[in-house]
Amino acid sequence: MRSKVGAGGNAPMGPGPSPAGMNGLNNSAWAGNNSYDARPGPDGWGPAPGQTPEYPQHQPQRQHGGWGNNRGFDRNAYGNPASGGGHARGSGDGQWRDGKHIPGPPNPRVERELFGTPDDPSKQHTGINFEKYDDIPVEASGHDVPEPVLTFSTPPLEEHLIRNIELARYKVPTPVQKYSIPIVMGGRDLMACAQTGSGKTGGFLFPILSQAFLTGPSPVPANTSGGYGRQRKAYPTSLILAPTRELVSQIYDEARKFAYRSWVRPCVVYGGADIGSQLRQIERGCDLLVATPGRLVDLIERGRISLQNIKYLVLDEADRMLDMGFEPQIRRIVEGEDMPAVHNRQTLMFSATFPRDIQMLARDFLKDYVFLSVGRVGSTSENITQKVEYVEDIDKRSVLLDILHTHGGGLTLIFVETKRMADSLSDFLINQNFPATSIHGDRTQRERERALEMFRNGRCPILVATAVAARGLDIPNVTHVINYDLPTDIDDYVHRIGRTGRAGNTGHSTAFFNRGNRGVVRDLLELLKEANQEVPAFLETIARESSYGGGGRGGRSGGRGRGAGANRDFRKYGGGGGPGFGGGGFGGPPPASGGYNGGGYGGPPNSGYNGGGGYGSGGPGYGGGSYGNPGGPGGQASWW
Ligand SMILES: Nc1ncnc2c1ncn2[C@@H]1O[C@H](COP(=O)(O)OP(=O)(O)OP(=O)(O)O)[C@@H](O)[C@H]1O
Repeated sequence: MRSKVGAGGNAPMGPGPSPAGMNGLNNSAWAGNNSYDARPGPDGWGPAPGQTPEYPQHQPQRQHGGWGNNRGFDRNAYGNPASGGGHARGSGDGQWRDGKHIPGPPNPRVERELFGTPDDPSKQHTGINFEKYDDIPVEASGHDVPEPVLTFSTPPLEEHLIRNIELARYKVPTPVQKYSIPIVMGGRDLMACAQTGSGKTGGFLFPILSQAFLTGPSPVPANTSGGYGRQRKAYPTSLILAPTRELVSQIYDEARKFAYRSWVRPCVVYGGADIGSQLRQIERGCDLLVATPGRLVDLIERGRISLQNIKYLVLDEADRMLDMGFEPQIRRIVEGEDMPAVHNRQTLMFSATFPRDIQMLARDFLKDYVFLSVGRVGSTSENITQKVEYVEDIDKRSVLLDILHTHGGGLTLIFVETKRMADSLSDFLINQNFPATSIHGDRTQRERERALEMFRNGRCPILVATAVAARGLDIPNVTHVINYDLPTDIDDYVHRIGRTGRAGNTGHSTAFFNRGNRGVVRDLLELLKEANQEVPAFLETIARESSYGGGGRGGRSGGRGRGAGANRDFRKYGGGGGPGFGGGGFGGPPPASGGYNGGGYGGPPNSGYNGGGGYGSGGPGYGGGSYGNPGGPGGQASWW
C-alpha cells in the first residue's frame, strides 16, 4: 500500500505540543538547543564549550494451530480499514483518509528537533562495532518462526516508516530488529532478549508503527460513553509499559521520531508529573500510549483511558517492573480492566535480562510466543571493556578521585546503592571541584530532569545515580560506567554497565569489589569470562571461598536462577537447570492487604522450578506512579 505524501492533506496541524516538553524529559530539552557540545573541554572537566528476504505477507496471516485466530483477533484490523472514510481522530500530523495513509507536510523545525543534524552530539551515532552485532548468535524458539529481514524495506515495512528510519540515519536493522519485524508483523507474540544498546526500542516500535500506518486507526468502540461528561476518553491501540519516567519519556521520544508526519499520535504518562497536562495531551488524541503502570491505573480509574482497542501490548524491562513492585498494577491493567484477552491482542516483552520469574509471568500474558535471544540471555555487550578492582569501602572515594583525574573525556556515570550515598558522593565530588550532579528517587522530577539534561549536554559530565538510571537510558557519549557500589543482583550490573557501549560504540566499566560483594561473585565471574574480559585473581579466590559456604547470595537474587539452563526459554529447557536457588521472592515487606501477594506462579509443569514465594509486593491501592521498590506502590519508601 502506498501513501500519497501531501495529496489532499489537511492544512498542517503543526506538531502536537510535546507533552514531555511540559512535564518530562523531552525533546525540547535536548533539541532546540543543538549548539552545545557534549564533549568536555580540552583540559578535562571544564564546562563544555558553548555548552529481500522472505517475510510474511501483510495479508491476513496463516492460521497457526492453536492460538486463536478463530477467536476473532485480526491483527489487520488495527484500524478497521473498512470504516475508512473518516479522518483519524485528533491524531498526529498525518491523516487516514479513504483507507489511505496521508502523511502530513514536512516541518523542518520538528525534524531538526527529532532527528538532529548529522554530527549532532546530542544524538547517538553508530560506532565502529555496529556491524559486529551480526556476529552474535541468535536463537529463536517457538514454532514457525519467520525468516528475519535483512534490510529496512517494503514489504514488510510501510514506506512512510522507512522514510522516518532514513531520517534517523539508521542504515540496517540490528539483529533484534531483523527478527522482531517479521515476527510481530506476522501476528505473533514475542519475548525478546538482546544485549543493552542493541536497538530493542526499534524492535517493537517499527513493526507496530508499520502495521498502524498500513491499516489505519481503530474506531471508537460502539456503546461507549466516550468519557465522563464532556471529557473525552482515549482508546489507544498500542500500549507500552516501562518502569521509570525517564524510560517512558525516552520511548515516547523515539515513538515521536518514527511516527513523524503520520496519523499516529504518541502520548506519554507517568507519575510524579502534573496529571492535568497529561490529560490534556491525551484528549488531543492518543493512539500509541507509553506509560508507567501506576499512572496508567490512575487514568483508567478516572475514566480517561480505555484499553478496549489495544492491539499491541509491550512490556519493556518487565523484570524491572516486577522488581519495583508493579506486578499488581500490571496484572490489573492486563487482566483486570477492559483490555482484550491474550488471544485478541499481541503481547511483546523486551529486556536484556529475563530471569526465570518473568518467564512465568509470560505464561499468563503471552500466547504461543516466539522466544528470541540475541546472544545468551543476560550477557553483556563485548563493546564494553569491563574492569573489576578490589577496593575496600573506606578507600572508594580516593580510588574514584584517581580515576576521575585520569579520565579520557566523555561522560562518566557512577552507580551507588542508596539515595543518601548518591547525595553525599555528588556533594563530595563537587567539593573536590568535579562537575557532578545526581539522580535518584528522592529528587523531584524537575531536579531529575535537570540533572539528566546537564549530564547529557556535558555541563555536568559526572552523574552519580542510583538504580533509577540503570535501565534503558540511551545517552550518547557515556564512555565510563563506574559501579562504586556493586548491585546485589547481577542482572542489575548488566543493565548498569549497558549505559555505555551502545549502538556499536565502545565503552569502559569499572566495578569496585570487596568481600561485601561476594554474593554476586560467581555470577560476575561467569559474566566476565563469557564476555572475554580480564578476570582478576582475587575474584577467583573469593569465588572459591564462597563456594565453601562463605558466600550466600545477595538478597534479591534468591530465586532468580542464573547458571546452567537458567535464563533461557524455559519452555525448552525447563526451569530446573539452575543450581538450586530456592529462596523465593524479592523480599518485599508483607503485603498489608489485598493485592496479588504471595502465591507466586507455581512453576511450569515438570519444571522443577522452586522459586516459591512470588513477589509479596501486594499493598493496597494503586496510587499512581511512585517507585516504591521493593514494597510496591503502597507507599513504602524505596532505597533508590
Ligand atoms: N538499526 C539501527 N541503526 C543505527 N542505530 C540504531 C539502530 N537501532 C537502534 N539504534 C540506536 O541504538 C541506540 C540503542 O538503542 P535502544 O535504546 O533501543 O537499545 P536497547 O536495546 O533498548 O538498550 P537497553 O537494553 O539499554 O534498553 C539508540 O541510540 C538507537 O537510536
